[in-house]
Order: sequence, then C-alpha cells, then structure tokens
Amino acid sequence: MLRLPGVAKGRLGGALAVAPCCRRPPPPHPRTPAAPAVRPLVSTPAVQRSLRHSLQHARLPQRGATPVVVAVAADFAPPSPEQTRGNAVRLAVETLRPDWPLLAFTCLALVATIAFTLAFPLAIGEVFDVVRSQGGLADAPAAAVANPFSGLGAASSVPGSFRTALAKLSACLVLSASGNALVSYCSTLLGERFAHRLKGQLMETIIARPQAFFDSTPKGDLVARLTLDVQVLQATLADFIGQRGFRSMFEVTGALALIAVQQPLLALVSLAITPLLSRLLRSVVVRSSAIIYRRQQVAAEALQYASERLSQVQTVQVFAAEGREAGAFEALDSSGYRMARRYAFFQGIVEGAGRLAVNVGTMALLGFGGLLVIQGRISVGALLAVNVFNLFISIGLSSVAASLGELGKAVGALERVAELVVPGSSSSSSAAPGEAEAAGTSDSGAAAAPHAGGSSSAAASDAAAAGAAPAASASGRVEFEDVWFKYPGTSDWVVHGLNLTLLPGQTLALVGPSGGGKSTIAALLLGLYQPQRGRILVDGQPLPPAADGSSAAVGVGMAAVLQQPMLMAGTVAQQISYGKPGASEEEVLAAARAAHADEFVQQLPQGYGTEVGERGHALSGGQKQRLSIARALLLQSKILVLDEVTSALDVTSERCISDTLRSLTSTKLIIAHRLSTVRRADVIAVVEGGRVAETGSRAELLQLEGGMYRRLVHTADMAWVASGAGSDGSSSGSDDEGGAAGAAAGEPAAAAVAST
Ligand SMILES: Nc1ncnc2c1ncn2[C@@H]1O[C@H](COP(=O)(O)OP(=O)(O)OP(=O)(O)O)[C@@H](O)[C@H]1O
Repeated sequence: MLRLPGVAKGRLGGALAVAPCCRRPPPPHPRTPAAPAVRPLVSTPAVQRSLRHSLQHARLPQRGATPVVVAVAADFAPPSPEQTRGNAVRLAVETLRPDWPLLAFTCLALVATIAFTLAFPLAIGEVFDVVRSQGGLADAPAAAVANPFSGLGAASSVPGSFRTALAKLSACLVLSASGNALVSYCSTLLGERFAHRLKGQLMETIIARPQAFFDSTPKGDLVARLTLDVQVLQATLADFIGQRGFRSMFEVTGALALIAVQQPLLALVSLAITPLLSRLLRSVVVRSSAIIYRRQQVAAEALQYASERLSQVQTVQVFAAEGREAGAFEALDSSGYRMARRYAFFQGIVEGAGRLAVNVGTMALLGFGGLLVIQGRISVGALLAVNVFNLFISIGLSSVAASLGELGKAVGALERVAELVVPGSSSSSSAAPGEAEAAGTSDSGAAAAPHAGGSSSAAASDAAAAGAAPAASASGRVEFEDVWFKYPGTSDWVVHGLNLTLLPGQTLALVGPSGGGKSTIAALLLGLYQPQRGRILVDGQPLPPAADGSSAAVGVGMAAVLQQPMLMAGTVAQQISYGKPGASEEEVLAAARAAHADEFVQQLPQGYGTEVGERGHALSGGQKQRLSIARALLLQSKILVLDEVTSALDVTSERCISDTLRSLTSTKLIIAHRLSTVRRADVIAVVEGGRVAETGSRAELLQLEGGMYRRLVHTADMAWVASGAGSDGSSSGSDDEGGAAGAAAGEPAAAAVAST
C-alpha cells in the first residue's frame, strides 16, 4: 500500500466518488524543485544581504516623516492604558504562577549565593588582617628581596590562622561560583518557560479572533508581538531574576547592611549617594518603558512592511520597484532607529551620572576610611572589606540601573502583549512546555505539520470527525433570512436584505459582476463575519457566533474552498488532511482522487510526502486549487462552499471536478465567473450590488426577457464568437458540449462581461 507521510494508517474512509471522465497521462511536474526545502523567506542570504544593504546605507528621513501608529480598527480598539497596565501585571503573574516552585527555588538559591558572595570581602579582610598580624606588612628583609622564593617550600612557615583564612576564602569562592551556575540555569529556564507559555496564549488568542480583527490589524504587528515582544520579556525575566536585577538589589542591600553593622560611620558615607541613585533609577524605568513601547510599535510596522513586500517579491521585481521598496523600508526602520538613539542617549546619561555618583562615594569612603585607619580606629583589613563591599554596591547599583532599563523595556513589551491577551482567557495558560503535546492537544498523525495548533485544530478535528460521515441524519438546509451586512469599520451595506434558501443536496450558484458581494455571502455562511441584521440558519438553527474561536463552519458540518487557494508549508498529505489531522491514508487518497489531484501528486518527487513550500509556492495555481478541493472533500461535509475553485484549472480538469461535485449529496454553494461551471446548478442567483437581482433554474433565467443572466450568457457567447472559436452552445442548452467548448475557448468571465 502507498504510504503517505504524516498521515495515519487506518480504515478505508471515503464515500468520495471519482468522476471517471478524465484518465489521462499525468503531465510532468517541472515546477517541483528537486530538493524541496522550506525556509523562512527572511532568512535567505539574498534577503539578508538586501536588508543589510538598505540598513547600511540608511539615510535618516526627516523628523516625523513616518507615521508610527499601528492601525487597529475602532471595533478592536485596544483597552485603555490603565486597563492594559492592570492586564499586564495580571498576565505576568498568571503566566509565572505555574512555575512558582522553580521561582521559589531560584530565589532561595540566589539568596544563598549572595550570602557566599558577601562573605567574600569579609574573608579577604580576614586574610589581610592575619597577614598584618603576622608582620606581613612590614618591610621585606634584604634576603627575601634577593630571592623571593626562598623558604616558600617550608609548610611549617605557613601559620595556621593564615591557612584557616585562606580556606574560608576558597569556600566562599567555590560556593558562590556553584550557586551562580545554578541560579543562572534556573533563571534562564524560567525565562524560557515563561516565553513558551506566553507565546502559546498569544497564538491561541490571536488565531481565534474573528475575521474582522485580521482585516484591520497588520499581520506584522501580530508577529512582532509574538516574537520580538515575547523575546524581550524572556530575556528580561532571566536577567532580572538571575543575572542583574534581584541579585544586584540583594547584593547592594546586603553590602550596605554589612557595612552598617561593621562600620556604621562608613555606612553613612555609602548611603549618602543612595537618594540620587534611586531618583535616577526611577526615571530609567519610566522613560525607557515609554520609549520602548513606541519603538516596538515601529519595529512591528517595519516587520509588517518587509514581510508583505517579500511575500510579493515577484510583483515588486516585475514593476522594478526594488529601490523604492528598499527606500520605504529604510524610512520606516529609520524611525525606529531614531527612537533607539534617543533611548541610547538617555541610557548613556543615566549610566554616566550613576557612575559619577558611585565614584564620588568611593572617593569619600576611601578618604574618610583612610583617616580612621590612620587614627587607629579601624583595621586596614576592615577598610579593605568595606571598600570591596562598596565596589559591590557601585557595580550592583549600575547593574540595577541597567536591569531596570531592561525592565522598562519589558513593561512596554508586556503591555503590547496584554493588549491582546486577557489574563485567564487562555486554556493553555497553565500548560508547561511540552504538556500540550503530552495532553494530545496538538495534531496527531500529521502532527509534524506546521499547522499544528491548540484548540482550533482540535475543534476542526472533532468537527471533521463529526462531519466525516454524510449520515442520513445530515440534512444541509441553508436559509438566509433578510441578511444585512457591512464590513466592520465601513459605512456601506455590502449585503442588502438577502433572502435565499438552499434545500438539502441542492446546488446554488452565485454569479454576477465583480464586487457584487458573492464572496461576502459565502463568508457570512461560513460564519467568518456576523450579519448586523437578519440571520442565517443551518438546518433550522442559527449559526453560532464566530468570535469565540474558529468559525462556525466546521462545527455545523460545512467545508469550504476559498477564492485564494491557501496552502501552508508542509507535505501534500498534510495539506489534504488539514481539516482532519488524524485522517487515514485511504481518506487522503480518496479525497485526492476525487479532486483529481492524485495524478499530479504521484508525479511529485516524494509523492504525498513532497513539501509544497511556503504558501505552496512549488505548485501551480491549478494544482493548489485541486489540493484545496481535496482538503474540503476529505471532510465529507453536508454543506460545501466553493468560491471560484476551478478558475485556474484547464477545461478537462474543471469538468472532472464538476462531475465529482455533482455526484456528492452535499448541499453546495458555488461561486463562479465562468458560466460553464454553474450550468448544472439547481438554482442560479445573480448577485449585483449586494442584492439578488434574479434567481431561478438556468432554463428559467434564460427565458427571462432582458434578464441579467441571459445578458451575461449572450455577452459571453458574443465574446467567444468574436474570438473566432465558434458557438458556445451554452445558450442553446447543450450543457455538456457547450460548457467544455466555451471554457476551452477561454469563455469570458461573467463578471468582466457584465461590467462591460
Ligand atoms: N474585508 C473587507 N473589508 C471591507 N470591504 C470589503 C472586504 N471584502 C470585500 N469588501 C467589499 O465588499 C464588496 C463585495 O466584495 P466581494 O468580494 O464579496 O465581491 P464578489 O462579488 O465576490 O467579487 P469577485 O467576483 O470579484 O470575487 C466589494 O465592494 C469589496 O470592496
């Protein structure tokens, strides 16, 4: 048996009939690369070179040349800054909560490590004082100056107190180094787990948003929140807990406390610089979080711009717009650069002022401490220890400043994430890394597919399983009852009081001029948008709302092939089983055969295991359409929505697929510009300006004197005759020959004709 990679082996699934009309030798497949590879576009060397080039030659545009606001439609306006801040705090706490044992352990290890670190200056001071008490600070005898190694081998010459002091010093060093290693590991792990969990929540939230959200939100901004912002958070968490923030705060506090206990007078000198530094630190957090929030917005805009242009690189090159596009990207990125420069300048000032304050403190400490030693009020070892403590304090404070700068960055990033994720709304919020897979929420079978996802996939899978049997109980009646719709954020109605009924098993064809509203009607039926007035019923039940996750379509037994056949990186088998990740090999094969895709798939280098590349770039338009059709057919749904699904197919393939579709018992809503595609529909509705201009069977519509459908057919015939190809015959009522002949001659699109 043919083994399909990524597809479960299983029972023979499929009542899909393959129309027998077109058995022909499969064509070669020149477009398939010999060694298909899926690579993120932005990582190709050429792209990197071009981006690097444009960045290296960056001329900074005029101030204010680039708008930095990321557009979000009024319908999806972000929450107020206060709400966002509150959400951000709760989100951080909730995301960290599952890791509290690790967090607590890391903090304990940190405190222990700091204790060993703080013992270090005391141990140094002790070594120094022992050396002094043994006369070690006296002038060296002349013999020792002549031979510095004389007498070093005699163990008896090393005093016991000196050995003890050295042992203490070594213990401090070893324990503090081991503790540091442990804390570093734990804090990095915490950061990674936090980021993993947050990304899961973010993706789950974003992907479940209604279609209107995506219409109004730049994808680059979403990707930036998912990547750049989460990375900032992950790095900051690890840094703040393990490397600089907490550690430095503890060290500074501990060092100050130890100085205060040991040398209260010197502690006062150290403390004198604290108010100045704390003012500086506060301003770092506030200013840097504001700058970084805007900086990330601009970075997202540049990312959006670059990814869109790179995904349309053919158009850019065909219109020789490379220079223009690179310049526009440069201008966008420069805006971010200016903000980063402000941030760097601000950071530099803070850093310099902080160091100056610390150095002044050190000088004062040495001056005052030195005086105390001269007066014999403290030992040299004590002064040394206090100075090492002071070093800790100065290094610690500048680390705290830098870390708080990063924290400000993280606050900005967290706020951007919290604009999308409402704390507690995500089902994956408590899942630790790896738990989702263990719980089986990711794809099975075709699990390696890049489309693996949380609840949406699971929902699709369940629904697909439910819809997999075109059971007798399945009905498929569809009713549009006085449906009115306008796209969110727009003022004009696109669908005006639509009333249509599809009986179970019927085929309804929507035809009409481009922009008339056909695809919008299909999108409404699929639950991608909600009508503002009226309702849509499936088997007498109103469609459930789409806003709570995936569209209502699969749940009520619908499958669709959309106008743009969208494939995602993965194997051919994974494309076909996308709606039902656990589909068996037989189901995939049956669907591929029904969609007349099997022949070309068998010709691909790895058959069903061939990678189709990003967005299926390794396939032709017609091949992509056939895989999209197979994907829908595999679900064996009771309702099929097909929007221009054969527009890129040759005549023979189109007829074969039409035959397959005719043999299905599903209710079908078909949108087509080629009239030959819809000639066999039970009902044809001509949609114009968001209204059904006329409806009836093909024969009825052809008899309508002055009717629009009749005009469309007539104009199509005229155009075809004018092309010198002869009579279509479609108007003569000969479905079989006329459709094929008309299409073969490149029958003009009804929409184009209608608009002439
Ligand atoms: N996401 C959207 N936001 C705002 N307006 C939209 C959106 N999608 C479509 N429209 C508008 O709705 C109207 C109907 O578009 P629709 O795509 O439904 O027409 P159509 O009949 O399917 O066209 P075609 O035959 O060219 O595919 C058009 O005026 C279009 O500009």
